[in-house]
Amino acid sequence: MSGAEVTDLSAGGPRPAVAGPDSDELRTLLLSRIHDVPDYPRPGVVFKDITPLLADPAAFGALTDALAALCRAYRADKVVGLEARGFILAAPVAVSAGVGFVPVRKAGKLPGATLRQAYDLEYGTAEIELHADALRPGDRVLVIDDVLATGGTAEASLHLIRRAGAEVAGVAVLLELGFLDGRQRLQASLDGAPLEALTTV
Ligand SMILES: O=P(O)(O)OC[C@H]1O[C@H](OP(=O)(O)OP(=O)(O)O)[C@H](O)[C@@H]1O
Ligand SMILES: Nc1ncnc2[nH]cnc12
Repeated sequence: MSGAEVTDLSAGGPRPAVAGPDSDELRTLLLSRIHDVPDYPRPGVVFKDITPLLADPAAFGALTDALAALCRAYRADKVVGLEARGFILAAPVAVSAGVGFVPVRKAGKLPGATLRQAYDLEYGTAEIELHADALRPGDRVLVIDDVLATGGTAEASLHLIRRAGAEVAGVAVLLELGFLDGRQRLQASLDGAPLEALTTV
């Protein structure tokens, strides 16, 4: 996609495409907009703050374009976003790729009948839920989140998607924390589906 132009409906004109999902230029741009916050939310954790990236329309637009390209490449017909930061990335991707957005939320937030799954975080434990009727057998689902850390959240979401009878088209994250081995933890649950990290540290 390098050198192409992408129609930017929000800013009143085309913007230059930064690059496709697998380019050094894109990686450099994205990493430059993710800031380290030491000892948050607990001593010893370096929190990866994506708010500077979200505040930069060129970087956020390039990220959305790259994730939407993956969505099309994997022939996904639904995008699942993982609360909360995953929502921010997945919603514009769903619109751009022309597919439905489905939220996976922390327990107790969805109003309808749900499927629930417990999981461990880098800094705690949690439960997530999916509306029981949000996905159908035959749906191909791309899971989108900001960070892959231990892989617990993504793994739980894959269980929910399969329990709903849908197919996992892939998992795409903005940033993989390689030292936490989330990719290895996810291998079995991916069951051959691709895991794409646009950047890795
Ligand atoms: O790979 P894991 O170890 O599961 O960690 C990754 C998850 O942790 C963060 O979410 P968090 O639950 O902190 O919440 P937020 O997005 O609501 O801030 C992040 O947005 C991922 O969803
Ligand atoms: N270090 C980290 N920074 C941002 N989000 C995270 N989710 C899990 N670990 C994280």
